Amino acid sequence: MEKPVIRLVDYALAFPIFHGGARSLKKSLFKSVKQTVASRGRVGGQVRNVSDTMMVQALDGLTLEINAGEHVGLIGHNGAGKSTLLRALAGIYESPFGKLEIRGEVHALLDPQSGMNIDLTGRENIELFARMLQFDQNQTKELEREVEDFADLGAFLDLPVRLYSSGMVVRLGFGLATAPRPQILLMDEWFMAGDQHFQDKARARLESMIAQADILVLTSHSLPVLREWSTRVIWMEGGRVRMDGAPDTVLDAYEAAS
Ligand SMILES: Nc1ncnc2c1ncn2[C@@H]1O[C@H](COP(=O)(O)OP(=O)(O)OP(=O)(O)O)[C@@H](O)[C@H]1O
Repeated sequence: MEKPVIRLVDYALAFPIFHGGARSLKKSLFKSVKQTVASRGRVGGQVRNVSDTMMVQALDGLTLEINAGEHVGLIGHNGAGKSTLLRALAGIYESPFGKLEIRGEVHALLDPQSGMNIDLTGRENIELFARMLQFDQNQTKELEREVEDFADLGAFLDLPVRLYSSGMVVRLGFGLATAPRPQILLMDEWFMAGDQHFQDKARARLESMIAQADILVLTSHSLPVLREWSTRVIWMEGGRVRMDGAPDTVLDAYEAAS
């Protein structure tokens, strides 16, 4: 089997935020964003006016390669482009600018509710998820047992998800999202949500998932989390790579600059 790899060459991605019209609002927004960028120098992507359309340059000229065996942590201030990069790697966003090549099966842990139908019960959602993964009857039963035990929702497992608290949705979503065993695992920091008891259980489940993935890309604002889980850290700023290297080197520099 071919080894998985992620390759970006001069990759760029911009979001349009305003079209012509609503000029005064546009001007005041542009002014305030420009001031934020100018004064703090590191929050958010660059804001540009392209043919009367305001654009936020979320990713800009990214060139990097991630190979099998690497656990890459993404760090950076708010709006640096970490989540956008994860979403681009997950295939949620596409851009015609630059090149993005991914070899290997990808699974993204981005949103605890993704793929969930809130009108169905937790158990029905498990069955739906199993069908999506093309599980047979035995695998489906096994998944049901596993998620039931992990999510610990009691009688709520047989009630519609729309009645769940946000923490309960995270438990179910986490149980489901961590069922596949992909080669490339993309993970946003929401996985650390939940109470302490849940975090301990979640950690054990994540560890087994990560152990089987060839590549991990993880975003977090927590330096201890990144030090522990990464073999390489990429510090992003304004949609670009500011520093890329060994976790201690990059995180020490990031901390010193913060
Ligand atoms: N859907 C969108 N529409 C418009 N602009 C967006 C959208 N998503 C992100 N952006 C902008 O792109 C830039 C990068 O955002 P992104 O969410 O990738 O940053 P981040 O590093 O993940 O930030 P945080 O740490 O705050 O989650 C920001 O300036 C943000 O305002």
